[in-house]
Amino acid sequence: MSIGLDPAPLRASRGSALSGRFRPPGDKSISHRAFLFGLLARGETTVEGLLEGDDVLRTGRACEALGAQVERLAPGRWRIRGPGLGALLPPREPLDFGNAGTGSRLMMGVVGGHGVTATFDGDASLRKRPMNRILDPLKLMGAEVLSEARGGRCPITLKGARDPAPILYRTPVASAQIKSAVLLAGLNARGITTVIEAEASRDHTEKMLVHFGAEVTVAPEGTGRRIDLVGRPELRPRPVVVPADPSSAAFPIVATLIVPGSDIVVEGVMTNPLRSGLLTTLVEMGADIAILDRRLEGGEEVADLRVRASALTGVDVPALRAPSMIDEYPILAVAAAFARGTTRMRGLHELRVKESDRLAAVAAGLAAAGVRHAVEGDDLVVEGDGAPAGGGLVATHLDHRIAMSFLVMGLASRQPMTVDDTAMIATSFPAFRPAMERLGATFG
Ligand SMILES: O=C(O)C1=C[C@@H](OP(=O)(O)O)[C@@H](O)[C@H](O)C1
Ligand SMILES: C=C(OP(=O)(O)O)C(=O)O
Repeated sequence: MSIGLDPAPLRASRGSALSGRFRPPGDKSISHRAFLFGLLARGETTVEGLLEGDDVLRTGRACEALGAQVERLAPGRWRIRGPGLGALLPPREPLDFGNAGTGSRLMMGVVGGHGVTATFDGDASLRKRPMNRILDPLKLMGAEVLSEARGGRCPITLKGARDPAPILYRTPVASAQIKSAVLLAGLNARGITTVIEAEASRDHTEKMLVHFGAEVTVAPEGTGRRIDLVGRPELRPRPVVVPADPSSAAFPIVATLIVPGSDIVVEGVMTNPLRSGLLTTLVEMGADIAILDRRLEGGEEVADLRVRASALTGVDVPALRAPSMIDEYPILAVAAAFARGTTRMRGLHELRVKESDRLAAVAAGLAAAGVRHAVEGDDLVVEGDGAPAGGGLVATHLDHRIAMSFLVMGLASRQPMTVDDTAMIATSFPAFRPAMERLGATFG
């Protein structure tokens, strides 16, 4: 799959109520990791329910460049034949991660812990994102940065450590990408690699390390966690089942809450507590969301969610909740615009270094829609009046979540909303438009 260079604008308008059942695509975080563990486990790993979005497919290609055989058997079903830990090949060409922070940063961890040299690059958005947060711990482990763009930006050529030093690392910000990069490099270290995080971030890497046979202990440490990984395990190929992505489910969920009369069921959504901050917040706002049929899928808790249109009220969202809903603030801001009263979202500094400066992009989108709001330090404050005017054009800055959030807003605002580009939606939720249209959304 490739994403066209021509921007593809789209308009969303108010229409009929949304109804029906819908299963979101596979979780993006777990899909990236499925390819990476398939590379690092020697033998044949199979994956069911993989997200076939551009970000993840690029991770698959990078795994091929490092020596894996990657094969699509059927939609969402993939097989990876990995060379295994310690047996990666040096890639012949630069690795192009497109728009993907997760793919590039986790793979830096893999390369950083192996004696191979690779160049990491991506699109204009990825080239702006800070990589020193990953390179700093990798340098402590013995990796060398041979070249980089100014300020630790891509393109970056990284020479991995043949015999990486196990380290104890305290992550400077709550970030599963930093934690995962250190652990993935630590896999090839002789000894114990420890990561301490002041606030717990998503734990998919830890869970998958255990699933593939590594020895990992996770213990509470203050308000956060300490993870100890014993290096040089025998990673064994294991089947991976990818549950539905709560970050993609967020769009139909909020659309249903704000379009009067709507009533849908979202199937198989992962309810891992480290990913569920948006659900907690929406329920606090008065959302009618019933959690049905809780069960386990691929080692993760999942459930069907019955969502009905609801009168929402503004709330105060604590900064401590941010890691569990870090990608959901743009769509929460849309819900807040339809709520009555003030919603204050605290501690959003990390939003400034995502695919776009999401704090600025959301504020500009709210302004375009005539919604009263303010950015106060790292907080976003939205003054909802229950019925945003809409009618604006939103600049998406190569950011899929900005595009999907403001299209959802247009389904209920008084005037339609237009986003300047939808191409990036293919990075995380390629079927967003047809899936939303099947539920009754009006685009075009
Ligand atoms: O580890 C992951 O899969 C992710 C971690 C988060 O980034 P940070 O680690 O920068 O918080 C998140 O924003 C991203 O979409 C996916
Ligand atoms: C931040 C995101 O992804 P990444 O960091 O992988 O680009 C996202 O999907 O919202």
